[in-house]
Amino acid sequence: MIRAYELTKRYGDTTVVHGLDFTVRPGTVTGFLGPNGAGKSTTMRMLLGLDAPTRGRSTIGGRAYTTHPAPLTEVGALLEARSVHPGRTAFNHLMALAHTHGIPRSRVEHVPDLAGLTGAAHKRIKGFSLGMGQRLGIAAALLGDPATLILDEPVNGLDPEGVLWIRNLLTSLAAEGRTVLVSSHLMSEMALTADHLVVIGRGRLLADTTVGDLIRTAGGASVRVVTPQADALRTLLAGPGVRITTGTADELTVHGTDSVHIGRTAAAHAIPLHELTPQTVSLEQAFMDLTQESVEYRTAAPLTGALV
Ligand SMILES: Nc1ncnc2c1ncn2[C@@H]1O[C@H](COP(=O)(O)OP(=O)(O)OP(=O)(O)O)[C@@H](O)[C@H]1O
Repeated sequence: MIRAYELTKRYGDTTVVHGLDFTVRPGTVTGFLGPNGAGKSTTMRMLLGLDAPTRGRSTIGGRAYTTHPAPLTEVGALLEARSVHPGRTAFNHLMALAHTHGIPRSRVEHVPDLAGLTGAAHKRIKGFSLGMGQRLGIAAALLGDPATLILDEPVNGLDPEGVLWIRNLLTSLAAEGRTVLVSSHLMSEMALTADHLVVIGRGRLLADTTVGDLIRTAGGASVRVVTPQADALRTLLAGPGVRITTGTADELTVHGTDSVHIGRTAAAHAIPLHELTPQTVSLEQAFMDLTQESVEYRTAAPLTGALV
């Protein structure tokens, strides 16, 4: 389990992480989400003892990362900035890491397979593509067979097959009972991978929730109705808890009731329906609604489907 207590980081006059409190539980994949510059990497670096918090503290498996006697066997980490010797082979890089932790050669021989690097283990790192470099970072994170994994933007540089592979890998690592914290600025990616979400914006906690709850909080489900008798149906559906907005003259968006009730009401009054479509707020929209105040770098035009 990972715990952050009032974790705060200030650079000069700027506070980039503000009193973050959250818990990452074992057995699930937790997505750590936020727009660019939200403070995800800084938070992860603090969890891993690479940056000292200005205030607050964090624990992994009940103790500060730096007090673990063999951290690689407790926590596997993939951070964006890696230092690897380009002239070394992947195997030798992993072997050098293993030596510092008493990890046996047999494990070093096994992890390239886990990371999809079979066949490339004895190639020099300088010839690696971005995706292969990312897989090597994941192999290094898995080296100590750790109970906790902290991965910063692990899908960066991976092709679609690689993205699918990492999704399955994270899910299976969590199913083995490990604690998995994975950062991303892409809600669409996290929605497919994570069970739980910790969302931050400008260093502050915006949500600590499940995917389903995030959708519900962001406005929940609605039903799109197209009918030539929109005014009549609108009057019939009106009631406590029901909110109806109008699009074009024959189009309604109904919140607070479901398509079964709308269909029955229309049928009972012989109102023809040309469309009756349940809709959920997209996760992208939910995320953008949540973080819109805290996006640091904005494009001039509104975005759909992509996040900044
Ligand atoms: N060493 C540093 N000195 C000063 N400011 C820093 C330093 N490291 C990070 N920052 C600032 O802290 C803020 C948070 O950065 P961080 O890299 O943690 O965000 P992020 O959520 O990981 O972003 P991204 O998705 O772009 O990687 C940014 O405004 C960044 O410019």
